[in-house]
Amino acid sequence: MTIPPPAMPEPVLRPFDDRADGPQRLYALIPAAGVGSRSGAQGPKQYQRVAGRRVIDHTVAAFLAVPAIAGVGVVVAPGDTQYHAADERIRVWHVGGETRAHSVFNGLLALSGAGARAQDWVLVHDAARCLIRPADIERLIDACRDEPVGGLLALPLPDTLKQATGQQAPPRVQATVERGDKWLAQTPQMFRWQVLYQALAARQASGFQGVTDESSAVEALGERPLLVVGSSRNFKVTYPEDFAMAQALLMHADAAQEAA
Ligand SMILES: Nc1ccn([C@@H]2O[C@H](COP(=O)(O)OP(=O)(O)OP(=O)(O)O)[C@@H](O)[C@H]2O)c(=O)n1
Ligand SMILES: C[C@](O)(CO)[C@H](O)COP(=O)(O)O
Repeated sequence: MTIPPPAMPEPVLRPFDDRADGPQRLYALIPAAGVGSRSGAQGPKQYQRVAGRRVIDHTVAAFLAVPAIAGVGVVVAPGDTQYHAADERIRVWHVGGETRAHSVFNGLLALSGAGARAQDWVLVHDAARCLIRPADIERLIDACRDEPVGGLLALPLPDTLKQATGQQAPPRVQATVERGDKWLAQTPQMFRWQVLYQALAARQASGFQGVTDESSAVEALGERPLLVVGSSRNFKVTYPEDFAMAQALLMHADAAQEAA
């Protein structure tokens, strides 16, 4: 299924607040304009119900629970009628693009229209990572606040890493790769608005080729984002079996909270 070309952000966007000059703010930007082709679900995976709520509602709730976050911008596909802001701090922008990077770029423009400034922080987080916890978000914020450009949650590789000989089937091992310096990138990825805008704008002409996360675009500017240890539970719901895993973990967390 192809996504229609993105509508540009409306010229006048409802601002998050009527801020005067002040300290840098933190905003969450949630790309939620994908179709979930690998998920096997009927319709986009962010709208599937897991543990009593939709995937995206779990995700947004985690950011709303972080007091330092001034607002949450959600990027959905043009024409998507399934997501509505349920909180004063949420803005919904129908500016999703053909790729995740394109959706994030359009969301950055919308965020600027809603009042974000060059030095403000933007925490980009996949709608599909619905197991993110407020404590993980706060750990990233604490680690990155004094960084020049920002950083991301990531996990040191837990398994032995193999390189395949090529694309042929069945796949065969070419080599075992040293894994001591390899990390799996997660989200949120936290960068200053201006840095991320520059990084993505530089890749716009090539259709954001090879930009699979925010960090990769920032790295191409010559920057070295900070790696902050994330959590294995912060996985991205991608394949059919991931819904059951997410359901089990979220139900377990609810039960543990009730028992406390
Ligand atoms: N054009 C796109 C593609 C993806 N996303 C969002 O980016 C996140 C991570 O992308 P991914 O897991 O690849 O989601 P989908 O593109 O929906 O899944 P698939 O690749 O299986 O189709 C998701 O929250 C998705 O909604 C987006 O905003 N715009
Ligand atoms: C951004 C990301 O979640 C980092 O791991 C990931 O790259 C997005 O997944 P996609 O399948 O490439 O859209």
